[in-house]
Amino acid sequence: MTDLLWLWILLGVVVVVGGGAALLVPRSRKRRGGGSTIAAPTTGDGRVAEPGTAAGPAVEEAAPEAAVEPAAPALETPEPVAGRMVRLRDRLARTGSPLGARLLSVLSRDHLTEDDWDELEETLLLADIGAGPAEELLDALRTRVRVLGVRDPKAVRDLLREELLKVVDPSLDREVATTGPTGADGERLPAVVLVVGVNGTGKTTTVGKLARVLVAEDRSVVLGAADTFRAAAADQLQTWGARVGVETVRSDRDGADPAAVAFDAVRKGRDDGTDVVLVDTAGRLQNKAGLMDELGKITRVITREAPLAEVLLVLDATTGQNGLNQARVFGEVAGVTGIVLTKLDGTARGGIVVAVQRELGVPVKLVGLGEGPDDLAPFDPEQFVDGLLG
Ligand SMILES: Nc1nc2c(ncn2[C@@H]2O[C@H](COP(=O)(O)OP(=O)(O)OP(=O)(O)O)[C@@H](O)[C@H]2O)c(=O)[nH]1
Repeated sequence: MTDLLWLWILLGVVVVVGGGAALLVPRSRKRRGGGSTIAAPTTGDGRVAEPGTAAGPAVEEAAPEAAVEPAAPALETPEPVAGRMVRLRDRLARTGSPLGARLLSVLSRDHLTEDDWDELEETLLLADIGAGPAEELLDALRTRVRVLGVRDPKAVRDLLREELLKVVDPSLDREVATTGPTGADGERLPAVVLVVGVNGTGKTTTVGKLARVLVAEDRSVVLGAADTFRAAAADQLQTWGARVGVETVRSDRDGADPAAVAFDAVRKGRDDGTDVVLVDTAGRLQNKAGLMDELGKITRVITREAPLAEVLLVLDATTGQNGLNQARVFGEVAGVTGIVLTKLDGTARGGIVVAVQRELGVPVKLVGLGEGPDDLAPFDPEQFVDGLLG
């Protein structure tokens, strides 16, 4: 009898332990698969949604394993914008003797001969300042050096600084328009900034950096990846945006209609009450008619939603005369309102600032000072001239 009792007890233990194990195994497997609850949320069209956007479904239940999953990368805080231009002096110094310093060394000679004046002219032309502004600057310097008989190095420097500043023109309005107009029904529309330029000049990078400038100034931003010619350009732009929590409107189809993407971006900006919509374009310079068609269509389509606040032309400061030729074509085709001069850190030819402003009749508004994410600065004529003077 006792044996039978022990047998029943043993059987009971086996059933309880076995059943428990059978329940535990599937549960622990289910937990491992529960990674889906922490998978990156997607937008309606299957793209990865930005953190904190409405498109991202809320995580329903924090599974214990979620705690050991790698956390989403923290959003970056862009550097404050003020004072960025100061870096220019260091960067220019690295490219060799800045233009102003070379001019200064000639102007400081005891008796300026015609050869010295020729040398000054040659220096200005080599720095891409352009023939007209070079002549203007030299005429002013000749007169003032003769009349004032300036010899003391500090006075010569002040004189040169003043005259360089005049040709750079501090009176131009260099503010990038980032306040949208008010629509017919009183609705605040986003400021739409269209960014154009030849590939490789730093357009996509500039849009990314500009988004950071705006985020640093507490403005809300939407990016439009209307450079659909090169698929990687949209990825590049989306990465720039994601780093500072800015959404990118893009097409996942290669060669999609850039105007449609631009339109969607502006519509999203309008629907969301966004301050600024930045639209990157391909702007291939295969021929003027093709470029005109593409940019014309983008502009027409965008302005159905909101007027353009700015058309920024991105130019590579290291390309000299070639850059000016591009500027001319874009100026005719795109109604450029401001210039972004990139790679100013990589050239001793700072005179291009003056030449391109004269060529297009629009101001340089921003300058690229390096490859770092915050190496974009609002152009400040005084600091620029100080940078040239070394
Ligand atoms: N040194 C320096 N490099 C820069 C600057 N701005 C952009 N670049 C570099 O220039 C290269 C081209 O930049 P992108 O932004 O891809 O040029 P893009 O005009 O958009 O070219 P696509 O995307 O092909 O249309 C990249 O390696 C950038 O890091 C700058 O101010 N200084």
